[in-house]
Amino acid sequence: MSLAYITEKQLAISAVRRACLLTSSVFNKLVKNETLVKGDKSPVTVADYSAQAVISTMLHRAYPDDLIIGEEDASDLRTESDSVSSLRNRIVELANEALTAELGIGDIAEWGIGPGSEQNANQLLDAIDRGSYEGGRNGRMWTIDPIDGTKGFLRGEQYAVCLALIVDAQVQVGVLGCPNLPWDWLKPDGDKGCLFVAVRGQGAQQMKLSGADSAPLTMPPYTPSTFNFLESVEAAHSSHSTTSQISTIMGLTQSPIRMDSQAKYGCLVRGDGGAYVRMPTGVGYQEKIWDHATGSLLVTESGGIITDSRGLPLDFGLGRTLGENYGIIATVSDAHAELLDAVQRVVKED
Ligand SMILES: Nc1ncnc2c1ncn2[C@@H]1O[C@H](COP(=O)(O)OS(=O)(=O)O)[C@@H](OP(=O)(O)O)[C@H]1O
Ligand SMILES: [Mg+2]
Ligand SMILES: [Mg+2]
Ligand SMILES: [Mg+2]
Repeated sequence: MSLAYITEKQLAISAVRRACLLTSSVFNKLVKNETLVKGDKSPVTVADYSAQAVISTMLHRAYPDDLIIGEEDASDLRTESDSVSSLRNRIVELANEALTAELGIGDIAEWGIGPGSEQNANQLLDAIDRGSYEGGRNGRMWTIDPIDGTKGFLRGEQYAVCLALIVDAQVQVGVLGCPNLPWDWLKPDGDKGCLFVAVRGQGAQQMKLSGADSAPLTMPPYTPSTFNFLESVEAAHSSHSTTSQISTIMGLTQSPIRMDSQAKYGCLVRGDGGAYVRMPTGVGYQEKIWDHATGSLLVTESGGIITDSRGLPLDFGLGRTLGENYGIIATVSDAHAELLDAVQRVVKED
């Protein structure tokens, strides 16, 4: 067994597990004034902020020189007003609850966790803001999406806690925690809570969020009669009409599965859906690296290919976004060429 990135993998699993406990505990208690609307009109909750604070605190304790790209920043939490100060107090309370929880299997106290690891408000806001790195082609950087699919989280549907280590623009380690995802997609009322883990060159696996059970993941081969797409719930994030045209060209008969967040990548690599297709809804939106870093490694480590909608490889060395990469096409290797061809035909017609 390769030992490359063994500590980073364990740290990432541990950090994502703690963040998932936090987000699931918040959901039942979330009140309306614990959600803000960001400049781009998207929602952010106390759970997003505190989960980023927890993950960033652990990363910094373990690897103080590593840089971090996190989705959230604490600027809205640093102003002085009664509502902001109660929001801040709640974030401090939630983050400390997660940081100080008893050590579990694989946890190491030096990562700033376990009883006695409380952080004060300034330390936690600074931890959130440590995610402000602008990115680039060289060196080590982590990327955090503390809650991917915040809209799904608020609806009580799918969301994911996402963490990846990128070294010299290549994703090396990726962990995805999906607290609301059924262990078996066909048994929606069965056990929930899945963790997907990949290390470059070492494959991908699925574990239970609650324990150590793990199964290696290999995508099933392309079977046109059962092939279906995974796509966003939000039509503003991915064009449903474009995927429907692509589906028609490929002669597919199965309806798409719509789900928020990188949980789509988890469902893809374990074979619940045949392809993740994300088609731009207009011009101008640049995909963020934290929305695809973990998922892209899960795909390539379980027998798939991931490109943008023009067939170009995703470039994680350009900064906080994927730059001129537009859309996402991820599927098992033997289906990618046919899918990409169908995508090209639809794009040309439009
Ligand atoms: N216009 C546009 N186009 C494409 N993508 C966008 C757009 N606006 C936002 N986002 C990003 O979408 C992230 C959630 O994506 P999903 O499509 O997987 O989930 S969802 O179905 O939309 O909830 C979401 O991630 P979170 O903010 O972490 O939830 C955003 O980063
Ligand atoms: Mg967001
Ligand atoms: Mg996201
Ligand atoms: Mg997010």
